[in-house]
Amino acid sequence: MNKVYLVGFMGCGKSAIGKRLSFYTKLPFYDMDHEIVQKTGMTIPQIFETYGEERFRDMETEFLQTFRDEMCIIATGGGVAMRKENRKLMRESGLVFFLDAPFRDIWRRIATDKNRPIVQRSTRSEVEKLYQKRYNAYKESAHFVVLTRQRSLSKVTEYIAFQMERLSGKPDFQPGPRSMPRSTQK
Ligand SMILES: Nc1ncnc2c1ncn2[C@@H]1O[C@H](COP(=O)(O)OP(=O)(O)O)[C@@H](O)[C@H]1O
Ligand SMILES: O=C(O)C1=C[C@@H](OP(=O)(O)O)[C@@H](O)[C@H](O)C1
Ligand SMILES: [Mg+2]
Repeated sequence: MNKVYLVGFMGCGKSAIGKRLSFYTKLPFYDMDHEIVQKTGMTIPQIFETYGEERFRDMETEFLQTFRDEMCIIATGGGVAMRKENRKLMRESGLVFFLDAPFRDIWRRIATDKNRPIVQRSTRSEVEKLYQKRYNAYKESAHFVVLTRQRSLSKVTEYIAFQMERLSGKPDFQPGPRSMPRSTQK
């Protein structure tokens, strides 16, 4: 195990918490969206517009398949945990934390964001349906479900750092779901 992945719906805090967690743990931080933007030289809306969503999804999978073997924190994009292949890649190469936020909080944070093409092209109720449709996949991908409701960015960050520290202290800790202590395994 050397990576920590943050998964969850748009606006649950993956990017913001990943950055803070990196500061807290001194591990490097990568935001998948940012990496894809750098590589293509295009914004996320431009990628969706030019190549279509499916090609963007392939780029996400490519990232997971090819990203260097380094101890680090990775904020995924909100769609990453939807592919079974991606869930497997993440679980086999690290610890996966699902940031579980209520839709009401999420919508407040993302409703006016111009950089999320799915939000741009959908109504509130369509985005809520997508949230419900995706929910189980996030859970399935995760070793830990982190309830973020009424918790500040610092609180959530500290909780994840605590779990990382606790697990790295275990002499027999190895990657993958089976190695998780029973009490915390999902
Ligand atoms: N627990 C939280 N408390 C307060 N603000 C939050 C919390 N989680 C996320 N936010 C805020 O919501 C916005 C969207 O978060 P972001 O990290 O971009 O989400 P994601 O990367 O999961 O789409 C940011 O402004 C972030 O600071
Ligand atoms: O949920 C999604 O399908 C997406 C989430 C976005 O990332 P965030 O979850 O960081 O907003 C970004 O990858 C893209 O707009 C698609
Ligand atoms: Mg993000």
